Amino acid sequence: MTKVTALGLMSGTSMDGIDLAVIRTDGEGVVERGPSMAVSHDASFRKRLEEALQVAKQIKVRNERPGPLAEIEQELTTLHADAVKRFLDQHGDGWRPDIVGFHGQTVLHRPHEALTVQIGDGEALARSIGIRVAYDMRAEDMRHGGQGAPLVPVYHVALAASLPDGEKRLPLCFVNIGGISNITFIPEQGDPIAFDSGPGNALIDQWVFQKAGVPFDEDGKIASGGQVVRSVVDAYLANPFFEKPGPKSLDRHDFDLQPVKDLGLEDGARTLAAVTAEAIIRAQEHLPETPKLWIVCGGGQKNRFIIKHLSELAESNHALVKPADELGLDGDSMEAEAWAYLAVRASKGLPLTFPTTTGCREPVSGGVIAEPA
Ligand SMILES: Nc1ncnc2c1ncn2[C@@H]1O[C@H](COP(=O)(O)OP(=O)(O)OP(=O)(O)O)[C@@H](O)[C@H]1O
Ligand SMILES: CC(=O)N[C@H]1[C@@H]2OC[C@@H](O2)[C@@H](O)[C@@H]1O[C@H](C)C(=O)O
Repeated sequence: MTKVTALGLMSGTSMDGIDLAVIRTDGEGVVERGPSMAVSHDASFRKRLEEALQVAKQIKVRNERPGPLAEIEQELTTLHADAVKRFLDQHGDGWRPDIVGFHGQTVLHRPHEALTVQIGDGEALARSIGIRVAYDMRAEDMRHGGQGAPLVPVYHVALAASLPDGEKRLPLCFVNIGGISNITFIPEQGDPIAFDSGPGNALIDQWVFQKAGVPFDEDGKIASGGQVVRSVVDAYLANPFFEKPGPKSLDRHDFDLQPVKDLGLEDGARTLAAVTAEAIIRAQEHLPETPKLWIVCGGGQKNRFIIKHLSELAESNHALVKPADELGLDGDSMEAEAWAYLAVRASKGLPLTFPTTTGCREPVSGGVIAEPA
């Protein structure tokens, strides 16, 4: 099978910036991972994205762009084009991509209405960088009855297959702790199972920004001065979302700071870290077996209280928690790599999603391909 060089661009629900990563793959399992880069959004653009999410609540049809949304979409596209150009300046010689996988920014996700909106102009991006772009990867899944998320599981499966036998403790679970957390369960035999598992870092980010004006709780430093307030954790976990089996997916606004609002800064940060960890472990209720290994990726792996709490809970189930990097993977770039992998699969018409990962009626491909000229 011919290998293709693909660059993935991920701007996730944390809205912290753009992750870029390049891979070489045939889209069917063979993956050679290349360099990666992260470009942070400045505070003013984060505010623009917050505004975009508010405005997007009015959208009824997915191509509507009310109020300032069209302008924010252009700004976002330009930021992506600039990021790609910087990436190519640094790595273009050895890793010039044949195709780019462009996630865009999710501004609205309502799976119960079969409505998911990612802003980002794939056609304009392709023209600006002079490379084919695969974009709008979630829509086709929804048209086939799926949640439109998560889409990374097919890449998790490829990565799991590449793990050395000594590290592959099946069944295992990838857990991505981004703005929202999502899991991919990989059994010894049978199909992978995936779904969003609950809040990730988004609530913690909102909390520390509101209370202390900082964008995130670096390494869990704020949480380190606090205590877990059990009643608040229980209030979050009483949400009916946790009772529901997968497939299921979340919008950034599905959880808010209401239950934590009366706590002080540090107790709130520590408590929200516990909520993130406990929500992940509750995913087990909807899995056929208890995972033996949790492979953690996404920015939340750097909050030591999330990891400590998750490790303690996993150990009580005789399971191990390992950062993806300890297994030779790249926990920060995994979603960007996944979008590169999905771009190659989309260009070949291979399925991106499956009934057990999003609830689609049958395996579905997706994405729209934009040519540079
Ligand atoms: N050093 C750190 N200490 C604590 N938290 C961190 C650190 N670095 C990043 N984070 C957290 O990780 C978040 C970014 O994670 P990531 O890039 O995986 O999310 P995302 O891709 O935007 O989200 P999603 O996976 O939901 O789409 C930041 O908003 C922050 O909360
Ligand atoms: C609609 C949407 O953008 N969902 C994101 C979000 O962030 C994490 C989780 O919720 C996951 O379902 C998804 O992103 C990853 C990249 C995915 O599709 O696999």
